[in-house]
Amino acid sequence: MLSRPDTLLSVYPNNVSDTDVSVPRSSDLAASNNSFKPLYKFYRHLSYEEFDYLCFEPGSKVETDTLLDPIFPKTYTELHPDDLSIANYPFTGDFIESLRKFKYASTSRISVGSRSQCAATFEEITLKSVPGLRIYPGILTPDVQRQLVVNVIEEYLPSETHLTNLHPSYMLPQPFYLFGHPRDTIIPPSDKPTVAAATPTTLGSLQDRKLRWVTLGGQYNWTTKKYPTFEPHTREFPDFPVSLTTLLKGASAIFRDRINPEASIINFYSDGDVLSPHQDIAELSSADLVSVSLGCEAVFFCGLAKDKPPLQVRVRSGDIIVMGGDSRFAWHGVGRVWDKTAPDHLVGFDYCENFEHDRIADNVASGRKRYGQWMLSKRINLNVRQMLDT
Ligand SMILES: O=C(O)CCC(=O)C(=O)O
Ligand SMILES: [Fe+2]
Repeated sequence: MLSRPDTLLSVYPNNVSDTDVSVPRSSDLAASNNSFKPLYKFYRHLSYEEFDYLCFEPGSKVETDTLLDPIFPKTYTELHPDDLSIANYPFTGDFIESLRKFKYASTSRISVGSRSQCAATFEEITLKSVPGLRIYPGILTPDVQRQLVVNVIEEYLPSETHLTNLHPSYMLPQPFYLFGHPRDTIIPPSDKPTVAAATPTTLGSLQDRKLRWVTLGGQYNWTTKKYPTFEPHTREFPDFPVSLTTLLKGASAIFRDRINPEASIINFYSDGDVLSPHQDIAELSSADLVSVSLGCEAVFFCGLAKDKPPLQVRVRSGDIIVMGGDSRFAWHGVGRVWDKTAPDHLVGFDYCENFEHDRIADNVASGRKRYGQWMLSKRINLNVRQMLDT
């Protein structure tokens, strides 16, 4: 069993400077014992078409006996999933021996904000190679995915208590509506920079690449690599958004109530972006970590040891991955993101027509026209943690 290392320091990026806001967090594993590294190299130059082909023809191009496409049709030919509830199939495919697939009916109500959907059935994939990791492909309905995109842009980002990677460098409009002004709006450097001064930029370039993350609830400090020690319900420790808690609690049948959502990091990725291998060990709790994917596709790496080739999972919009049990402190990262792979229900969707306007300013409402275009090349990952032991 992989236990949480004694240190409370996260092994996140020693090599990331606060000034370099456009670079994702990354950690620098020694080349000699880092079995993730060749995979990053491999995926960097892999087109989406090649990736897609690889998923359908494993082994055709490289040794990929650890590549899992959760909706890979081969898994279905092995199974007979019709009308089964709480069934459990040992997967006997030739490339991942240890895949087990569960399919069961649920009455659990998954809702977020004003959108709610009943997930009648969903699948859970667990793997012997990474015990405790649970994959729920496509579990979030298109409605819920869209509502989450809207919440990220209109609720989570604008909150004054939520820090982003941009705050140390720039004087952001308050509240920070990512689409609340024209793209060429000048964003000046911060007048109290805590890092080397930035040069003025535009709102458009924040949208395109510069915005990398926002933190909800307990505000993880990337410099000291710690969560705040003070109590919840203070200004410094904003309450975790109710809308996201509702989503997770609504899906409690899935997560088996094994998380009390207290902190979340929302990552914004663009084409080609990666997240280097790391362990999430800053939390005092070993409760499940819940990771939600929206928008473009990516390959996610996960393994219990950094010197063994990790499992590679194709992640799509609406997927949830839970890192629980032995996998809670596993090594993981994102191999790359491919743009133009977001589903049409996020891209070709009129966010103006379908969400009520009453509580938002006109400029925000008109900015909504651009959400679909933005999602064309974005991947958003919300990963939710419990910080404190109960
Ligand atoms: O984007 C992802 O899927 C993973 C993000 C992650 O591991 C993190 O933010 O700690
Ligand atoms: Fe992580």
